[in-house]
Amino acid sequence: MANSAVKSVFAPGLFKSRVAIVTGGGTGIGQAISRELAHLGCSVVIASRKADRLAAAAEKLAVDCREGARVHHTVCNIRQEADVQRLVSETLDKFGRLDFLVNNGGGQFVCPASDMKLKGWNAVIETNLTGTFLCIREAHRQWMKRNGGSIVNIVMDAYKGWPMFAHSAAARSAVENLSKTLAVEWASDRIRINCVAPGIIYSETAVANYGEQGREVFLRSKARVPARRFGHVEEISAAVAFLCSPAAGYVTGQTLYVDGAVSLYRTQFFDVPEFEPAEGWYWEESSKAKL
Ligand SMILES: CCC/C=C/C(=O)SCCNC(=O)CCNC(=O)[C@H](O)C(C)(C)COP(=O)([O-])OP(=O)([O-])OC[C@H]1O[C@@H](n2cnc3c(N)ncnc32)[C@H](O)[C@@H]1OP(=O)([O-])[O-]
Ligand SMILES: NC(=O)C1=CN([C@@H]2O[C@H](COP(=O)(O)OP(=O)(O)OC[C@H]3O[C@@H](n4cnc5c(N)ncnc54)[C@H](OP(=O)(O)O)[C@@H]3O)[C@@H](O)[C@H]2O)C=CC1
Repeated sequence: MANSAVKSVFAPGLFKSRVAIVTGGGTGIGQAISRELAHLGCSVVIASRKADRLAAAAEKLAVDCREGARVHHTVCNIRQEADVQRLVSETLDKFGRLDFLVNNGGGQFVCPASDMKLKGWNAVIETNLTGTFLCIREAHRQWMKRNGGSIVNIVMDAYKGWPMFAHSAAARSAVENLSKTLAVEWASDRIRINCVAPGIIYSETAVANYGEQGREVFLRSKARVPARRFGHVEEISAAVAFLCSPAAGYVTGQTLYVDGAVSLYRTQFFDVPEFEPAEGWYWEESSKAKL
């Protein structure tokens, strides 16, 4: 057996005979999640838009498979309903079941809200919110409604908003809310649904997505992380493995922040610019601050 670099804190064979779909499983965080699941015995279907990246990742993943796990890759744009329907049916044809759905595929671009074109807004909402919904709905319709399962949505630290990421922050908060709704609506189907909110997680593809701005965006963000470092993709994958595992059997409708406390501090790389503040409301001159 070829050597795999994957190390997991979870028991070998934990997910033996299980099957997962990981969207965006060919790169960054999604690749780490797929590798750890495969290492724990889970067959994994990785799906995204770019065939070449998927094929390269599938080759790598094959080395990580343990306990009879297998890997399949398929092109799927989660914004396309027909693609998503096929992704789930292809998974069931290939592996006969679907235990875990990890909605990791997504992203955004940096842009002031008032400069955003409708096309750009729609691209981000359709990717992160509608695409996630389509995957969840299809997994439920085709398998989980009758058989249960665990769904994990990768979101972002959005509860304080995120200037310059208005589209994505709105979409991710909506996904968190959707997860709360479905945790209750589908509890009787024995489905658990949770979110993981990564902080600032380094990967080459994540940085490259922002082009020339990428380095600066990541470095400025890192400077605001109380833990004073980037997160590792493996730290997100471990959280996903926990949420899929029986140890999280009573956890549903929750968001797990894996972020070195950045969400409690100053998540954004944005600084409020200098400006002349408003006068404010007071009727006693003495109320006006003298400091
Ligand atoms: C910072 C630390 C935290 C990290 C968080 C992470 O998530 S890291 C992970 C990061 N990884 C990822 O984010 C990976 C996935 N991300 C993506 O694939 C893209 O960011 C996407 C979500 C926009 C989808 O793209 P797509 O292929 O569907 O579409 P498209 O390219 O054809 O654009 C459609 C429209 O969007 C608009 N627009 C686009 N770019 C800009 C811009 N720079 N400026 C302004 N606007 C922009 C524009 O209107 C464009 O249409 P137009 O006007 O040109 O005709
Ligand atoms: N890195 C970080 O600091 C943070 C990341 N996140 C989120 O975590 C997730 C993974 O990001 P990360 O690994 O860092 O970055 P990547 O850019 O490496 O991953 C994004 C993945 O999403 C896939 N994807 C994008 N759009 C679609 C689509 N329409 N259909 C199917 N797949 C799609 C991409 O594949 P392809 O291009 O082949 O379609 C790619 O594999 C994303 O949702 C990201 O926004 C959240 C907070 C922080």
